[in-house]
Amino acid sequence: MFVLVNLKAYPCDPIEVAEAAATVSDESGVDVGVAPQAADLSAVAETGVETWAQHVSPVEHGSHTGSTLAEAVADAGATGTMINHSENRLKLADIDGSLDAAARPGLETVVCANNPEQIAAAAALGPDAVAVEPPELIGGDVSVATADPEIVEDAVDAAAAVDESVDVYCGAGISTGEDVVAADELGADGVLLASGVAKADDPQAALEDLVEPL
Ligand SMILES: O=C[C@H](O)COP(=O)(O)O
Repeated sequence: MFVLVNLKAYPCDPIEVAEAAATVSDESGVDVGVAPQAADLSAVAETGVETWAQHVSPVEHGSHTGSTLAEAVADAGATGTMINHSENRLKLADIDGSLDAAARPGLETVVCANNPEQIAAAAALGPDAVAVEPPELIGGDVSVATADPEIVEDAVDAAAAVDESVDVYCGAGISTGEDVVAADELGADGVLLASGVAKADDPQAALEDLVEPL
């Protein structure tokens, strides 16, 4: 299972979380990635943790003020990027363009989607992974694997029907090791989570709890 911690724009210390994630990953053997704000990518990558961008724009070098250039996040130390997060939705053509952009510097990709139908469409664009996240459960206390297990199973089936090589993650409300195990048992290859770690008083303890049963 891959555990990807999205720091969103939460007022946490990205270095504290990154150092904790690197330690927990080293000690547990579980792959743990951290996706900080773009401005924090270099500092987070310097901790040695697997570092992901929260977004890359569907652009090349040029006159694109305010964009997040894939080459720039890779130069900053990111090895992967999320695309089309529920809080940063893109048009289909722009998801495709962002995937093309991510491919230039060799970033891994996960395309987020609301439901199995969107998962199938996202998988058809050829990302490394897709992530199903029901928007209404994001930031809540109940894990998607508990509140809506069928959506995870259906997303796994939908992606496999299009391309079996595309991994499937799930996210929303995941905050405990039990949640991660439940996601695993539903067929997910990884989990995408945020508030359970970014808002925790002790991020390292939260991460240790997440990977403990794996
Ligand atoms: O990117 C992470 C997801 O939106 C899940 O967020 P959450 O763990 O706070 O529910």
